[in-house]
Amino acid sequence: MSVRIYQLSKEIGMENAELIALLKERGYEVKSASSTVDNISAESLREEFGPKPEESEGAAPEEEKAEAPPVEVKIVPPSGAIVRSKEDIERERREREEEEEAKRKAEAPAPPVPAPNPGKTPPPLPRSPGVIRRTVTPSPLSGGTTPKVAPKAPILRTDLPKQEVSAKEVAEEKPTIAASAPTTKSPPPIVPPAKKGPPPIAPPSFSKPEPEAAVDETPSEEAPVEEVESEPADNLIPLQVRSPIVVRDFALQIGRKPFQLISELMEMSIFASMNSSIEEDVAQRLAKIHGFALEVRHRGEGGAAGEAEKVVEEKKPAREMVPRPPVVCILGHVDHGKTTLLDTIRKANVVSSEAGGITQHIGAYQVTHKDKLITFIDTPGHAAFSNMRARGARTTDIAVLVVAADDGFMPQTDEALGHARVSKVPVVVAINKMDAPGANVDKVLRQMQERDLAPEDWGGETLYAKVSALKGEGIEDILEAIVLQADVTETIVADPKGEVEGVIVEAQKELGRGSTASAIIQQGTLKPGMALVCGENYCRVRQLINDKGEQIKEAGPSSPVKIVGWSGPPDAGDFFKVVKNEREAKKHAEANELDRKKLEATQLQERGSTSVDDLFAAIEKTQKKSFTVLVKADVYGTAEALATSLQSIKSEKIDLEVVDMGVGDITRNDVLMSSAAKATIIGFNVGIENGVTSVAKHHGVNLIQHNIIYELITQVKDAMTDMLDPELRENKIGAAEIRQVFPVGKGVVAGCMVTEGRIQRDSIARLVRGGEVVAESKISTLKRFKDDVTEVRAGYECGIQIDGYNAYEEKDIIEVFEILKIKPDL
Ligand SMILES: Nc1nc2c(ncn2[C@@H]2O[C@H](COP(=O)(O)OP(=O)(O)OP(=O)(O)O)[C@@H](O)[C@H]2O)c(=O)[nH]1
Repeated sequence: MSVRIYQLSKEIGMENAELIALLKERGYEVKSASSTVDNISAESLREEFGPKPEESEGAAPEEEKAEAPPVEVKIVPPSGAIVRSKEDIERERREREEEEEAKRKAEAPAPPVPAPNPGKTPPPLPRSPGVIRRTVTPSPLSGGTTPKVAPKAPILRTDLPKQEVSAKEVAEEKPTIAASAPTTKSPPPIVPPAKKGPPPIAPPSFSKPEPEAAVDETPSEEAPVEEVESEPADNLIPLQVRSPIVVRDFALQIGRKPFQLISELMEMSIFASMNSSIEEDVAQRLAKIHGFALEVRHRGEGGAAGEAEKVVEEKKPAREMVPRPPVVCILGHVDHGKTTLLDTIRKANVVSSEAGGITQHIGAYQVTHKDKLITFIDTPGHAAFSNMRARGARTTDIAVLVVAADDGFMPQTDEALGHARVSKVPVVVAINKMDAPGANVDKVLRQMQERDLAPEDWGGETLYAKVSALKGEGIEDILEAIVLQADVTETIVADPKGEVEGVIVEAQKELGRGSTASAIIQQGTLKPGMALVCGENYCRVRQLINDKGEQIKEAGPSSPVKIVGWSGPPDAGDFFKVVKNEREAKKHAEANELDRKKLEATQLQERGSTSVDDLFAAIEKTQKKSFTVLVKADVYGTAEALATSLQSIKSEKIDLEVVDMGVGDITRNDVLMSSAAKATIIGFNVGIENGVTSVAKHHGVNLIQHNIIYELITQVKDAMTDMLDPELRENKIGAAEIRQVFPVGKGVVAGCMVTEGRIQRDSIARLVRGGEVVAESKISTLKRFKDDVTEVRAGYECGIQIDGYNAYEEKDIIEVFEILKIKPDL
C-alpha cells in the first residue's frame, strides 16, 4: 500500500513542495506530488509532522501502527512508488553496468576493434569529457565515493527516522524481491540495426569503474523503466544534445538528413517539420536506432553539447525557475464536445473577468481559476488535425481528454491519449455529456482503468471531472482538476527573465497587419521591438496582442499572444527564439532557407540515382492521374493540417498534389492560379469573395468548400474518383434456347424460347454450345412473330439474330448481358 504525496501533505498540513523537498533530502526519489511513498514512511511522517495521536479523535492510527510494524513490510516495496534512495539507484545502476560489462567480456573474448567508418558520415559528436564524467559520476549522496560494501542484513533501527529505515531496508532486501520475481532481467545490450546511414558502432572508449567483488550483483527489479532505457549500452556512441531538440539539428547530430528523420518520425505518428522540436523520449528512441546513447542537457546544466554553446551558456546568468500557468490542450474523439467545452470555459471566464471583453481567436486563451491562470490551446479535434494535435500535445503541460459519457473511449480518444503519452503529458479526463440520456460514468471509469489511467477514487492517479459542457455544469471541477494536476507537475516552471523562447500555435496573413503568428511563450518575457527567428521567417515584434484583443507591453511564460511583424507566416508547431537584432534574425532565417533548399536538392538527387525498380515506379507515376488542389483555410495551421490530411488520401490510381495553400477567403487570384495549374480549390472555413464563383465557372475551376472536415475530405475523394475511368462490369439479364433455325432472306434467324430474365435488342449476346462460348456480339434483330421488338421476357418465343453470326444450331443457348459502368474505388 502506498500514499500519494499530495494526500499526505494534506494530512500533515504541509505544502506539496515542502514535503517533496523533505523527501528528496531524505533520499527518496519522488518526482511530483502524485508520486507515492510507502505506508510505513507515510506513517513516520504522520507521526513526525502530523497531529499527535492524542490530538486525533479516532483510534485508527494506533491500530494501523499495531498492525504494520516496520519490520513486517520491509521487503514489500509499494507498487508504483519509487521509494529507493538516490544512493540505492546509483548503486544499482553501477551494478547493472558491471554485470553487463562482465557479460560482454565473457561473451566476446575478442572485442571488435573500433574503426572509423571511411564511407559514411561520421557521428558528429565524439566522446567528451562530459560523457566521461557522467559515466563515473559517484552518488551525490555518498560524499564523492560510491559505497563498495555489501548490504547489511535488515535491522529495525529505532534510532533512525522510520522513512530512512524503510528506504534502506527496501534496498537491502533486493535479493528476496528478485527471487520472487522471475521476470526480472538485466537490460539486453542494444544493438543498432544494420541500416544504411548510421555510423558504425564502436565500443565507447571511456573507462568503466572497476568491477567490485563485494557489491551485490542482483539486478534491479524496481528500477524505473526510464532508467533502464536511458542506460547507454556498451555499443552505443554517447551523444549529448541540448534541449529543445530541434529536428534539423538533431538529424545532423545522428548522421541523418532532416527529411529522413522527418519520415522516421512520421512512422512513429509524429508529424514534425524541420524546425519542430521533438520530445526527449522520442529523441532517445531515434538515437538508439541510429547507434547513439543520448544524453539530453537542459538549459542551465553543464555538458559538452557543443562547445560554442557551452561558452555562451556559461556567460548567461543561471535560470531562476518559477512556477508558470499550465498550458492545457483539449483532446478527444470527434463530437465528444471539445469545442463546446473550450467555449464554455472561455465564456464562463469572460463573464467573470474584469475585462469582460470579446475574446479574440488567437489559437489559445487564458482563464483564471481561484486566482490561478490556465492557458488553453484551441486545438481542432478531428483526426485530420492529428498533425496539429500531435504538436499541440507536445507544446502543452496537461492534456484534458474529453470522453463523452454516452459514448466512452473511441479510436480518436485512444489516438489522443497516445499523443499525450508519447509527449509524457499528464492527462486529466473530462467525462462530458453527463446530461445525455445514455451517460454511463462507470463504463468510462472502467475504460480508463483498462488504459492505465486508473481514476483517483479507484486508487489510481488520474484526476477526472464529470461535466456537461453544454449546460455549463462541472466546469469548476475540471478547472480544479487542472490546477491540482498543475500543482503536482514539477515541470511547469520557467524563467521569466531568461531568453525568450516560444512555440507557434498558428499563423496567418491579415489585412493591414501582414503576417501574424499566435504563439505561446515558453521562457522569458517577450516585448515589442525584440527580434525573433522561426525557421525561414523572422520578425521584429511590432505589436503584441493578447486573447482579449488588447495590445500589451509584454508577454511572460505561458502567455498566449499574437505577434505582429513577421516576414511571413511561420509554421504551426515551430519553435522560435530571440536573437540580437532584426539583421541577425534575417540572416538566420535566410540560412535556414538555404539549408532547406540544399536538402531538397539532395533529395532530388537521391531520387534521381537509382535502380530499375525506381524507374518502373517513376513510369507508373507518370501514368497515374493527378488531382491538383489549392488549399485555403481560415488559419495557416489549419491549412497545413488539411493539406497533410488530403495528401494522406491513399490511392493507387491517382495522386493528390497540393500546388499551394493559403489563408483567407477564396479570391479571383486563387481562381486564376488554379486555372493555370488545372487545380481544384479546396476551402475550409473560408468564404468566397464577391463575384469569384462566376470567374471560377468561366475558367472551369472546381471549388470544394465545407466547414466540416470529413465532409470536405469525402467531397475531395468523390472528385478524385470522378477523374478515374469507370470500371465496366457485365450483368447477365437473360437467356434463350434455340428451338429452330429459319432461313430469312440472305441470313438466318434463330427461333428461341426465352428461358430466364429478358432478351433485349442491342445488348451483348454470347452463344454457348456444349458449355463453350462459340460467338459473342450484340443482338441486331429481335422479333415477336413478324414485329420488331426491343424486349422479350421469359416464357415467350422470339426470333434472334446475332450481329455477324449465322451458324446457329438447335439447343444452343444465347446468354444476354448488359454492361454496367461502375464508379471505381480510389
Ligand atoms: N448533451 C450534450 N451534448 C453536448 C455536450 N457537449 C457537446 N455536446 C454536443 O455534441 C456535439 C459535438 O460537440 P462539439 O463541441 O462540436 O464536439 P467536438 O469534439 O469539438 O467535435 P469536433 O470538432 O467535430 O471534433 C454538439 O452537437 C454539441 O452540442 C454536453 O455536455 N451534453
